[in-house]
Amino acid sequence: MSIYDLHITYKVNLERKASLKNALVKGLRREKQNYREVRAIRGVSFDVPKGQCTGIIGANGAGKSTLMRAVAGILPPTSGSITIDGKVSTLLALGVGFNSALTGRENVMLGGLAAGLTRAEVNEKFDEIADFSDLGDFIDMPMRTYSSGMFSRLAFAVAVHMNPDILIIDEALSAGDAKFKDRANAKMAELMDHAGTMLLVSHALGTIQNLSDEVIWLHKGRLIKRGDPKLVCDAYLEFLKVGDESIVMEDV
Ligand SMILES: Nc1ncnc2c1ncn2[C@@H]1O[C@H](COP(=O)(O)OP(=O)(O)OP(=O)(O)O)[C@@H](O)[C@H]1O
Repeated sequence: MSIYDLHITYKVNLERKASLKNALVKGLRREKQNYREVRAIRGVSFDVPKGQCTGIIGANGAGKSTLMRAVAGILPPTSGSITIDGKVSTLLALGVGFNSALTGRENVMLGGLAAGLTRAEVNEKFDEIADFSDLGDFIDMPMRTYSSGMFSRLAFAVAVHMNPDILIIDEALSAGDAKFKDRANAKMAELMDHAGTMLLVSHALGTIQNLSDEVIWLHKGRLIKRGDPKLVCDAYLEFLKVGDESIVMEDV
């Protein structure tokens, strides 16, 4: 997977009422629309070699989720490119795809079909997914009755059973309890053994250091540092203590 000079800018409409009528009236009066631009990703480039896990860290608003959404294909780049070989599976997309009025069982089918599997393939994997999520009878209950931890357990179970070429895992994972986290970590290690490529976003630096081959630190949309997990996490921790002025941009 390769990301080159990626820029993502959100356009936020600051009108109190963003209606078509307002827009037309403004257009007729030749007034400017009241937009604010948020440059969430600013010229980020990096490669993730096949079979490697790259961890993404950074303070709130650094651009981590935006980057993940772009890799998952949910958000188009404003400029630059994202090149991906194969199938991407993501908790983000699955979480979005789930319909909380439907049961867990029905959502497994929905998620599987959305990930490109056939009905027969999902049926074949169903028992394994249900076992992994460990929801018991809840699997036949509407998902609106799930706790957020149960929701993310099912989303994770579906995502990791799709045999993705690239797996994106974000903070959602931390919603599971300790027992589930152990199982999730073991599953991720197994996936990596099968040469899967992974992007892992987390504020839990311990998890990031354990699983990642390389870590990327983002700050205000820019790539600050990239490399050995321990070195990058240490630099980030130092920055959290000292503040903004300690950042020296790296030429990468
Ligand atoms: N839908 C949106 N519309 C406008 N601005 C957005 C939108 N989503 C995110 N942003 C802005 O983009 C920037 C990056 O946000 P993003 O959610 O990617 O950060 P993050 O690193 O995932 O943060 P956190 O650790 O808090 O989850 C922030 O300034 C945020 O306010």
